[in-house]
Amino acid sequence: MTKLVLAADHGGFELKEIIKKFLAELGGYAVKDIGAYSAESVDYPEYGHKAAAAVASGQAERGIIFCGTGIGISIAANKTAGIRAANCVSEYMAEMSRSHNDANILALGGRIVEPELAKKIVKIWLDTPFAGGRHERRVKQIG
Ligand SMILES: O=C(CO)[C@H](O)[C@H](O)COP(=O)(O)O
Repeated sequence: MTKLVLAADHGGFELKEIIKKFLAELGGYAVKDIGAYSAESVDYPEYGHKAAAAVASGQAERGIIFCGTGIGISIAANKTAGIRAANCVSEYMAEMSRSHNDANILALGGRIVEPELAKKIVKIWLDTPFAGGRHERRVKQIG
């Protein structure tokens, strides 16, 4: 089972719930949802930092995080060493974020990405391996 951490603020809460159900339908994932647990207003940095810590520490292999746009929570997550959070709005971005950037966190905007597209983005992001080669050199340069 691949260990995944999910986190969202209120802007991403609804999409997080949809993706959590989708992951259960897919099977093969041990999902830890670290909140938020309602659509009540909260601050996205807390959730971005917590998800990043779970991935950086190895508690989770990868993370999927959500806010209204996916921007704020990905900025927050990327402050943690070793985290490469990619805010994706297309399947192509999701695929490239894995094969070229070895993204270990996917960010999605609950107010941007429709649920059916979000499911496709999640699936390709989970299924795409890192290509290595020249991309490994570049990812190492990120630090
Ligand atoms: O997308 C976000 C951060 O990038 C947040 O979800 C958004 O800023 C929350 O806004 P509001 O408090 O007006 O609901």
